[in-house]
Amino acid sequence: MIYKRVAAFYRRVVYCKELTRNMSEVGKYSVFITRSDMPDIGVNLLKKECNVKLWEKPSPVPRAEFLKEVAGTNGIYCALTDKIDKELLDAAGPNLKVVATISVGYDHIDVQECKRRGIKIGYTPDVLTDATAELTLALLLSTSRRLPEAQREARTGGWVSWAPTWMTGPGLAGSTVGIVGFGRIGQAVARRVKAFNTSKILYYNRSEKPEAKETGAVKVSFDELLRDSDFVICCAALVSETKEIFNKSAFDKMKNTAVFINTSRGGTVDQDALIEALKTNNIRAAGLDVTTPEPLPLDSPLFKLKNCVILPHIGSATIEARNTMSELTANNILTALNGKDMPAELK
Ligand SMILES: O=C(O)[C@H](O)CO
Repeated sequence: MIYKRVAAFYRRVVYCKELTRNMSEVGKYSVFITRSDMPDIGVNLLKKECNVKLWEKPSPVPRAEFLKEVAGTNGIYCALTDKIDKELLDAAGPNLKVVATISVGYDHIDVQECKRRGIKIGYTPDVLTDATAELTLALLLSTSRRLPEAQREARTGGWVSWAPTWMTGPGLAGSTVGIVGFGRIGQAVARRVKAFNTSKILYYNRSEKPEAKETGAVKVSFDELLRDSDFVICCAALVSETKEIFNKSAFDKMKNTAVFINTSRGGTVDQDALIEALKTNNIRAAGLDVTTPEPLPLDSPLFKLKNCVILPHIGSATIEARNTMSELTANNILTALNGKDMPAELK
């Protein structure tokens, strides 16, 4: 008898706990996160306040699954590998309030369509500027001073003796550096290259940037920049005006000693024209952190060229930047869902 009463008591406790849990979850928003390996810091923030569904793998969610998983969700935490277009927004349905990407670039998001539907967009400007500028310099120096090639030689017996002209490349000191796209990252790159005693920094940008005073960077036309620069660095966001801005005509205008660096988006470059320019030594070398497509297929001619250094889109990949990006992405979602000002809303 007493045993039966104790059992009934425990059943009630369990039932009440279950009820409370369900009630507290009724008011919760749901958020879909497109990868299992997003940095914990942001994921945990979301888990405290929302019902979080995580794609189970550390690889981009396949499109068919993505379309299924977002049905009815209130928020999407995505990356630049996830296309957010009309079809996806339709699949999510009318409850979707916010899309937040763990990137500063947003060319994977149909911004107009989100705006039309009143869906807010969050992104991660500022917090990756230093990381991306550092990587741009690393890639610039690796490409001009031929570091991957030199390391290969050292490891494979090509290092026979010190040699006066072997593995030489152009130095930054005294050179002219041209930066295409003079936003946050372009300016941070300018500050860094200045420390290498460059002679001139040129920039090409839609608008004049007062911040250029700090580095003495001079605004010029695109053609002037191509003509005069020893190093041409692309930091421009991918928008309709910059799509394949680096095409055959642009490479033809560059010095044939020029080194081209791209840490923005592969879509700013006509890649076939770049391959041709590198093969024919129309330019000296290229360093690419971004390509079309990504990942770059192993049989791409770019991998066969000695004068091309390729990185797998790691511009913002410092531990600090990725953690802060994750936190900011979560806060963008939480504030948007709670009707507050987002810390980084794409207006
Ligand atoms: O857009 C961005 O944030 C970078 O390309 C990836 O970190």
